[in-house]
Amino acid sequence: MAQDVPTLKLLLIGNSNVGKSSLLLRFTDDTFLPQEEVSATIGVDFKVNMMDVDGQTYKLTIWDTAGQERFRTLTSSYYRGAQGVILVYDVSSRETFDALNTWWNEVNTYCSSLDVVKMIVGNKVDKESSRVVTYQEGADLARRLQTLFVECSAKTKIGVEEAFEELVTKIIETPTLWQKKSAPSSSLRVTSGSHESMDNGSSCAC
Ligand SMILES: Nc1nc2c(ncn2[C@@H]2O[C@H](COP(=O)(O)OP(=O)(O)OP(=O)(O)O)[C@@H](O)[C@H]2O)c(=O)[nH]1
Repeated sequence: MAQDVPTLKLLLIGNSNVGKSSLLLRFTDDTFLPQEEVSATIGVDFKVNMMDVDGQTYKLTIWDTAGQERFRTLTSSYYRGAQGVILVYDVSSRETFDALNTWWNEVNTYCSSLDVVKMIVGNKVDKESSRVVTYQEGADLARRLQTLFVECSAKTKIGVEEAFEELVTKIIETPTLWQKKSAPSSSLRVTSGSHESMDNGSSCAC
């Protein structure tokens, strides 16, 4: 791959079981694993996806962090160099929505740059009959915290690609996060997915 492909670092955080790993797998491999094949993330997992924005290819390095406290080590290093943070909750679990306050505090503790783009994502909208957090509640919280907001389902795929596209577009449009002179913002296209070892070459923000 050409060396001048810009790299963006994105981070998935939120309580255990909200579907962070499933969202990442859906986005990079367009797959959803059945419940019996899913295991809790230990520490951090890391995937790479290429995305085209107006003829420019970007390399997305997406870090999937463990939701369980006992598996969270080296927290500050997850955040180092991140340009985008996705805070995930499960629309069928009030507890995971309430926990966003704690995750928000963690972001603000470890991300020194105020410009890091944050997005709140309500996952599992396919479980409509078990929903306990309304769309409006999610949207209101996002407005209060001044973040982006998307509802989606890793299971059905709905909203997943749009979430990543919106986040990346906002990062590219934020000059302080971005070294390029121009900041194009349309015609997004995901081109490929792969799994890579931990190596972060992003131009940094926090
Ligand atoms: N119905 C439904 N189930 C989902 C969805 N996304 C994830 N799940 C299920 O939720 C459970 C937890 O998913 P994970 O992706 O492992 O959750 P996680 O947030 O990465 O969990 P940790 O690694 O412990 O932090 C699994 O049984 C998934 O199959 C979704 O969109 N809809």
